[in-house]
Amino acid sequence: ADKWTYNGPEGEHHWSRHYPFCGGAFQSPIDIQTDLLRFDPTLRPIELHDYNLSANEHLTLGNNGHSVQLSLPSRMFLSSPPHRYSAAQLHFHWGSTSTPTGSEHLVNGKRFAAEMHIVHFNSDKYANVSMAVDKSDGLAVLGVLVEVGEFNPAFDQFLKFINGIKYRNQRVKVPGFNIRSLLPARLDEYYRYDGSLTTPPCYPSVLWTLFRSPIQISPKQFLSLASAVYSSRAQESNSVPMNGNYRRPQLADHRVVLVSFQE
Ligand SMILES: NS(=O)(=O)c1c(F)c(F)c(S(=O)(=O)CCO)c(N[C@H]2CCCc3ccccc32)c1F
Ligand SMILES: [Zn+2]
Repeated sequence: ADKWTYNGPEGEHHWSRHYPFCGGAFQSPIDIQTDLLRFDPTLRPIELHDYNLSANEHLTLGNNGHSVQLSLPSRMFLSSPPHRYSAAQLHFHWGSTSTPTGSEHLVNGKRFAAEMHIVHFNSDKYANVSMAVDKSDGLAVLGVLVEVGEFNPAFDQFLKFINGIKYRNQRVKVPGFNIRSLLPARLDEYYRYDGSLTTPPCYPSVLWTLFRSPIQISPKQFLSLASAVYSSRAQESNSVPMNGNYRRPQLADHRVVLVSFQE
């Protein structure tokens, strides 16, 4: 089983002992300094295909001990020329009820309440995400910053089932819904850089797309996400709440962050 946590003796400063890439180059997340960006006119709006899943389609909502994740069918894909990337799963990073700042990427040093990642793999070249995960051109992850504000009906499509996955390895089936509704309106405005998985094994295999606009969820929805789940198993005596499941920003070391907009 993966022996890593976000705090304590197996926390992020120790990851590189068992997972060498975590101490390597091209690590994510980063703090995006907007005065160091380079506008790239070739960065087209992100095109999403088959994101509108029917309610007859059943997705698996699971607690993997590190995050809350929702499985996605590989017929869902995004095209960001020249490649097509098929969906694999989406998951979240958040802080805690007492400190509601738990995004992974920062913008000018600002940490947001939470962050959603939709993990895709390069299906032009690889059969599945496990084959793609350690290849430099293997993954494309869409990142969405989350703020606390207005109620978000799309979030409730899975959040209402979260009490079924309170403990590690628990999973429930949820009806499909329009995954596009979880994303911000502007898919043409985003930051783009080459990075890595933000969890062990930290493979530098991710083409990161972080949308400029955050989405909003209500205080009640944030509370539910940040306080419903545990990283410990159901029968374990001392339960460990899952919170603060975000990696701190890594050195950008001369990586250029491209941007698709000019103000
Ligand atoms: N922030 S992140 O880098 O996007 C990111 C996470 F933070 C995260 F927790 C996960 S995990 O939930 O699988 C927990 C441990 O990897 C993933 N999984 C990816 C990469 C690992 C292998 C794999 C296999 C199938 C589907 C997804 C994934 C992840 F990519
Ligand atoms: Zn993630």
